[in-house]
Amino acid sequence: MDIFNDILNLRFIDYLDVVLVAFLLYYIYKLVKGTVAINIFLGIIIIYGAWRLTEFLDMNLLNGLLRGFIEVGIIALIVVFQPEIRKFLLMVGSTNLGRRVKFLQRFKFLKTDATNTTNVDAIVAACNKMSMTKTGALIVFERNNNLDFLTSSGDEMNIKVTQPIIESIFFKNSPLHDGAIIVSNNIVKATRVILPVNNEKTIPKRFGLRHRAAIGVTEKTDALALAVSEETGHISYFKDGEFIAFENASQLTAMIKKDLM
Ligand SMILES: Nc1ncnc2c1ncn2[C@@H]1O[C@H](COP(=O)(O)OP(=O)(O)OP(=O)(O)O)[C@@H](O)[C@H]1O
Repeated sequence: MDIFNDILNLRFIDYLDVVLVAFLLYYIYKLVKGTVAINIFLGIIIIYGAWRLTEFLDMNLLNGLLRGFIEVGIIALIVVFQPEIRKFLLMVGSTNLGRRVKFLQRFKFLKTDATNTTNVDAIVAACNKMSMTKTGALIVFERNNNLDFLTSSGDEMNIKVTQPIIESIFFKNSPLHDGAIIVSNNIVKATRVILPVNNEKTIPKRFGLRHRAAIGVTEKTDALALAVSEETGHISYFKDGEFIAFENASQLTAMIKKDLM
């Protein structure tokens, strides 16, 4: 009965607390998924377990050693997880909250833009054409996470998306064809961008760096990616670090439009 009473007595702020912790854990899981960090995390749990066990068994010397290790643990954690902490802070800091919070659109001075105006039809048509000519391509669609931290690795641009523009960027002799392009609200923001690559061994060997980069950027951020294989001409669509299956171009177009909303 006490438990029921406790549940009934929960305040709004307690629910908010639980939701925020769930979000935090989800973001941490997204960051460490498929990285060595998960093994380090397990190592920490094992050391903690060993410390409690030596305490229980009164093994003073070993217990003292492990306690010393755990006491400086927080500093060790910051050092060991430095890249993950950096990415986490980057992710939190680069989320375009304005685009999510639709009511903010009413305040015109905030210049929020909830409707994504990207010409998906033109991009998919360009991919189909490149697929036929086996022209390699990698297109990243920016959503809520700001990708400016990636654009600096390439050339910043400000070109309106059209089918001929996309095709000419990836044309084999074009100086811009290497790397990825980043598209945001129908504008090519950057070309020749180097994306974070996923190193997981579970990805089939036939997929090289282009596809691993598409997986990498879509698992580290909420971006979407389209890749055209130079080897097979096959078009792949990526979301949340996964390949998304589709049957034809019109289904792919509809899916991207829905995901960009
Ligand atoms: N980290 C990266 N970020 C952006 N683009 C990349 C990255 N790594 C590779 N690429 C692009 O992918 C191209 C092809 O790389 P690779 O052949 O390894 O990929 P792949 O997945 O086998 O694709 P394909 O089927 O087209 O050969 C590179 O020339 C480069 O343009």
